[in-house]
This record gives sequence, C-alpha cells and structure tokens, in this order.
Amino acid sequence: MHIEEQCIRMEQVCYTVGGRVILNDFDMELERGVNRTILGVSGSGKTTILKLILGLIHPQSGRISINGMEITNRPESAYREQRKKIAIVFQGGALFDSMTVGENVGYRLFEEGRLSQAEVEEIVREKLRFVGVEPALDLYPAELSGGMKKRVAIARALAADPEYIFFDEPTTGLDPIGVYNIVSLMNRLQEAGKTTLMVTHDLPTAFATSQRFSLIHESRLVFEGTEAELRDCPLANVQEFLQPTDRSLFV
Ligand SMILES: Nc1ncnc2c1ncn2[C@@H]1O[C@H](COP(=O)(O)OP(=O)(O)OP(=O)(O)O)[C@@H](O)[C@H]1O
Repeated sequence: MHIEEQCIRMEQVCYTVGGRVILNDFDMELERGVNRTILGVSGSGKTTILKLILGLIHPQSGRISINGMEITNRPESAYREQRKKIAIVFQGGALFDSMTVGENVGYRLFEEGRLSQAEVEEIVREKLRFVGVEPALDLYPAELSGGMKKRVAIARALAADPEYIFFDEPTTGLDPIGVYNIVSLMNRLQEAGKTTLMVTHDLPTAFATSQRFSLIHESRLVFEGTEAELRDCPLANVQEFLQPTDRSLFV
C-alpha cells in the first residue's frame, strides 16, 4: 500500500559511473501541473537524471519515487503502472527508420495488444493531428525534416496518454521556426494537463515553457526556483551560466 502522491521525487540521489561522480546528493520534485527545466552545461548530468527516473540506470544511494511509489532498486515489473505514466522524447527523436510515421506512433499500442487496429489508427491520427504532421502518416523518418521528426517523436510519446512527458534537448539543431513550433506544442501539452520535465541548456526555450528550474553545476544542485529567483540568484556559478563571460573561448 502506498500513498498516491502527484509528483516525481528524487531525494539525495548519488550516481557514479567509472569512478566519476555524476550526481551528488541531488534533490528534485516534479509536481503535477508544474513544468520544470533542468539546466546545466553539456555533460553536467541532465540526461542522467531522466535515465535514473526511467529506471534505465540505478543510483548508488538516495531515493526516487513516482506518484508516491518508491522505485529505487526495484525491478521495473514492481512499478510498471507508475512507469507507464511517463513518456520521453529523446534528443534525436529515436524513431525506427524501417517503420512509417504511423507505425512509429502506434508501435507501443500495437505491442500492448489491448486495442484493435482501427482504435490504434484513430489514436495515431489524433496524435499526429495534435502535433501538426498528420499528412506525414505514411512517410518514413528519412523523408522528414528535423523539426517534423521531433514532432513525430512527441506524437509517439503522447500515444500512451502519459501524465509526465520528459524532453531531452527538444530544440537542439532546430531553426527558429522549428524552436517556436516545439515551444508552442509544449505549451499546448501543458494546457492539456500534461506535466513536462525538460533538460536543456537553451534558456529561451526553458523560460518559455517552464515555471520552475533546477541548475546542476559540478554534479550538485546549485539552484532551484522560479525564473525571477534564478535571475536574482547571487551565486557566481548561476550568473556564469546565465551570462557566460569567458570571452577568451572565442579568441
Ligand atoms: N555509461 C557511462 N560511462 C561513462 N561516463 C558516462 C556514462 N554515462 C554518462 N557518462 C558521463 O556522465 C556525464 C553526464 O552525462 P549526461 O548525458 O547526463 O550529461 P548532459 O548534461 O545530459 O549532457 P548534454 O547536454 O551534452 O547532453 C558525462 O560527462 C558523460 O560522459
């Protein structure tokens, strides 16, 4: 028996790989309805956080829970129902090249076998319509632009009707219109009641989509709060992240 909380929580999580500390005493709460971005420079451990919550890797110490159910050091079978509440949009989209857009989006539903083919096809069309790429239904990933691939990846994440959607660097490699499309889509998802957790170093996208921010620096959480609190934070490593000053890099 567990109490059904409405959040994903990480408490004092430590994760080490190959003798290197990636996360040290990391805390985070993703409350339903409050969208969060995890900020940090490249290699600071942002994707690692998503993988830990998804149970793809396991922490050496600390606790992780999904809606009140602790998942730390338990087999996925023990928390399958909680795990299903989360979907992830991977950095490169991670679409299956040999499948059409429609097959990619419906893949998980077909695998589960709970719904008829007609029902799956209806959901696939609805999700593709939501992200604005329904005409691409029968195309293959190789025939899509980078922005379309990301939108198909979002449609695929939505197919299983998750509560939480994780975004790993969703705007990397997109032109300004592509970035705008992804930001508006994330905002529409939030209006539709989804809770998003994004990892990125793209500040404009973070500020346009999230209410709360966590910043990692040298494997530790150095800031947690709102945009205004982040901008006002006097810590040097926070200000350095917001406005990098080391111009020698460009000389
Ligand atoms: N299996 C592994 N073996 C060794 N090092 C690893 C492994 N997985 C991750 N790392 C290291 O952990 C660090 C954090 O990786 P992570 O992908 O979480 O960073 P990130 O902040 O998401 O980076 P980026 O913004 O570049 O995607 C990196 O330095 C990476 O090289």
